Amino acid sequence: MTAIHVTSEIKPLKKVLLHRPGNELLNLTPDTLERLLFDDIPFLPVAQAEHDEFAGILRDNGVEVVYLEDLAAETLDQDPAIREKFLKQFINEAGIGTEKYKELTYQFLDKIKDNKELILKTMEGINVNELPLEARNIENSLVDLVSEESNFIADPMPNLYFTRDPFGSIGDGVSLNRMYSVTRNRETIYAEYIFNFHPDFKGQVEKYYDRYNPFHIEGGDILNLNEHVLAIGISQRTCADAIEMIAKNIFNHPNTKIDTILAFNIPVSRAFMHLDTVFTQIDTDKFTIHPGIMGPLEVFEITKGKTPNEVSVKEMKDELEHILAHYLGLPKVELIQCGAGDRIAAEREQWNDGSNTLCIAPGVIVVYQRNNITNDFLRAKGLKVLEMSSAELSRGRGGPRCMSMPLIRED
Ligand SMILES: NC(=[NH2+])NCCC[C@H](N)C(=O)O
Repeated sequence: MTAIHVTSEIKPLKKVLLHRPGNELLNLTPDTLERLLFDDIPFLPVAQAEHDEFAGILRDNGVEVVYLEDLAAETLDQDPAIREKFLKQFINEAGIGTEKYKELTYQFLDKIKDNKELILKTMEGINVNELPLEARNIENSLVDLVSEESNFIADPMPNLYFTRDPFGSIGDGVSLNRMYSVTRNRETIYAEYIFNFHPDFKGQVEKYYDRYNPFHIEGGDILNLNEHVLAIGISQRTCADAIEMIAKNIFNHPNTKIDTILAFNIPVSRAFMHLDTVFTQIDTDKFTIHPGIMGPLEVFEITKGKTPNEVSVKEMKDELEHILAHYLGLPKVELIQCGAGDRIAAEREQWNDGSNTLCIAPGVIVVYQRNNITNDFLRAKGLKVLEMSSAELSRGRGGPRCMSMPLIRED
């Protein structure tokens, strides 16, 4: 069985990776929102109900849903040595300063015998108060005496429900990403362990990029246009150096069919953090687009260079429609504007991920219900629009595409 197979954004989705938001959202506070990349605090029970509705829509449409937390727990179940290695690495990457606290955190986590519970705890974050007070011996430590009791020893990872970003499926492989922010860099550890040690993935997934590389790239910027062409956003989250590096890795790889990468240079802003916040494919010849990027957008074509260490780059001067039609081999494509051409509706709905659709078959998309202007417009254009509730999940600034990582799509 194939572990990963994704050569498009629209072909029937067969298997997808989600993460059900958990207690990590309860550990968001006004002081940490900015650092943890949230704009408000979601109400957890409603966020979970909305997420279950999302998973339900996918299952009702024939998609197998697997959860990050389950795969990660099954990975640790393989061997106590893997569990130990994971715990040590988690602690090292959590930014815990002193040896004493590393040791106490290890003992605290190692007491959790059930691996699913352990994984969820690593995601949730660890408050200093959870460690036994006697062992902390606070009178003898300057660090303790000046620390606040509300301090996190290990921060929560509230962005985990955006499974689109820590890695990106490309063909039969992945880009295991180095993330832009400190908080999100910790998330990729789960994927690393799953790809290295989970029996369904181990030895079966090509790695085109690694989390230890120096340049940042995130899955929300990676779009599979077809088996030969990949689009990657140059954005707040993905830098040009990373795109050059992954391009060389892909072009020099013996088993990939990708020969062209289109780099889409989009303005750097919080609202447009990834390419998929302003642009997604929804049908063979249709895309959603936020009108706000249509002026500033630049597109570059990257192909194999003269030597394995080089790539060849050229700027595409044509209209976006023509560029896309050319690479997809179609007479024309349609760009459908978020907000149905109304500038205020476009900005409001883009902010709540109106252009961030998950396409589960050509012309069939999952969207946030709250973006009613865009959704009605998409219906009028002939798309089958499956709406999901979105009052709480949208506070994390990501929509149905960000909340899902396709593992298998039909060819
Ligand atoms: N692919 C996406 N657009 N993901 C959205 C991620 C949102 C998340 N709060 C972040 O800032 O990282």
